[in-house]
Amino acid sequence: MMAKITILIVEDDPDLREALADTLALTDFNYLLAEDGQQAIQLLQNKSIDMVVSDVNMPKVDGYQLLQWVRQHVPQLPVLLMTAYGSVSQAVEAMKQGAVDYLVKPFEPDALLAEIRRVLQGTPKKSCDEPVAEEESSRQLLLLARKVAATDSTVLITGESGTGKEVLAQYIHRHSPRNEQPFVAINCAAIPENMLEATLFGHEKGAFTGAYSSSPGKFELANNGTLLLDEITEMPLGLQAKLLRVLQEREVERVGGRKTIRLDVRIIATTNREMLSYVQRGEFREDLYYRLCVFPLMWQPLRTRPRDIVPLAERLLVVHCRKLKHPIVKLSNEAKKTLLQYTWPGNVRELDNAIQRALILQQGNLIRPADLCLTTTSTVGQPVLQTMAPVLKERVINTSAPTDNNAQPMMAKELTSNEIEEGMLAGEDTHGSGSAMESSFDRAIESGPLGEDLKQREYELIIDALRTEGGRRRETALKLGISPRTLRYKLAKMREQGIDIETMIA
Ligand SMILES: Nc1ncnc2c1ncn2[C@@H]1O[C@H](COP(=O)(O)OP(=O)(O)OP(=O)(O)O)[C@@H](O)[C@H]1O
Repeated sequence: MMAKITILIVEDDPDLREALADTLALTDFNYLLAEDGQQAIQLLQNKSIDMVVSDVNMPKVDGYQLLQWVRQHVPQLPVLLMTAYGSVSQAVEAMKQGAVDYLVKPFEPDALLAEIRRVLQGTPKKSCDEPVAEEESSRQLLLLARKVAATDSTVLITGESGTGKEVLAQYIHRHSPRNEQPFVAINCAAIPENMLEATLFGHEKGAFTGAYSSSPGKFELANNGTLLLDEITEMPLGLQAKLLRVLQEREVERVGGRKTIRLDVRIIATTNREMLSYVQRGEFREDLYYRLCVFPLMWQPLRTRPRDIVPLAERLLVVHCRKLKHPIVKLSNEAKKTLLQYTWPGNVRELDNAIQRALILQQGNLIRPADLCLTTTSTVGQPVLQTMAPVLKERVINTSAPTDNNAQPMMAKELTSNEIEEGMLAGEDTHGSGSAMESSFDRAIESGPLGEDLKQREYELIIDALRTEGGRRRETALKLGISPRTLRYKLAKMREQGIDIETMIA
């Protein structure tokens, strides 16, 4: 089976490219080589490729632009980035944009192969896998999860954004009899609507514009294992009906295909919403809700489980130090106190972000309160912007922040999002031939202080509009002049950055 798997290596350094090819030549994997992102895109349009391993800094089209292209055209294709030590914070950002992981150069050939196998098998990382659970409520939750893990029951995990729902889903899979089989996750909010069906159920070659080759869906990939449907309430109603049918009949048909594929998949769904109110408003099918909510589990918000906070911070420190090949860094007693005093609206994900920032800012392998940047919380994401200024200098482009903070800058960015979601995602390159230059300009803007500022402004406008509209998504989208889908997509991105939207609205 492995013999059919093709890895695309994208690396501009000829020596390293050759070394990577030599590494793969000794395995059962097929491989293709590209010198830069542009060549990679050509290959992706013409060949059947199962995974991309790409350098970040390359001429013409760089690793981030390639990642963006893959996310738009073949969202289910895993992309592993290879990055130098200095650009690790950007690689973390890339992971939020959909890279499956990153490897810090230099790395051993075995580390690359282990990572490729892990990604292709869809298995979570082995180290530091067990969830931290010191608080009594967390222990009870893990106990229940272990019990349900032994069965094939469908599980619905609820809890505020960033509380650890995916971590719990992986825990259930690991402790289930299916643990040798794949664990496959799909975030229903982060996949554009026109790609969601094909991503879930697979498609045949030519089923739609841009379907360059046939591809299995997440259901197929998860066969005999576990499928995590993340943020299930973000699934459009039309697709909910199809999902219900698949769950009832336990079989799937690829888009544009005729063959029926039998399935044996354990389903875990997650949401940070009040699902019943979605059902009452007619936005989520009642029959699907009851099919998913067979065994409900709920994470408490981090602020109500103080005993978890410091152990979580310590775990996250170990994880990130290992990843960055950084000597172990400790928390000072004052930093621990600061962590315990904070209310964590973005839950564990926000704690994770704070620890990553602190690791960059700390000196002497000791984290002090100021390194955590947790002082101001009045504006969405504000603490990061204010205190990260020295760090952001690294990737500054020389431009000043906009003086006019009304809707204008947001509209400019919105156009890009709409192009991405509704044009390019349908398989049309709306940028035309000048796209590389335009998008590298966009990237420069977005990664500079102006881009950060615009992003913050956009977040504020979204939160304000949600507040005015009492949290109603459709009305908010109308008010902002964007499609409900674009709004959902932006909210998913905000949640990924640790913003607790519900708390902000309240
Ligand atoms: N109990 C835990 N032990 C260790 N790490 C955790 C735990 N809970 C959460 N994390 C870490 O916190 C981050 C967020 O967790 P996760 O993605 O599971 O949250 P989530 O509830 O699924 O978020 P969202 O609602 O935004 O999808 C991850 O980096 C995860 O590794």
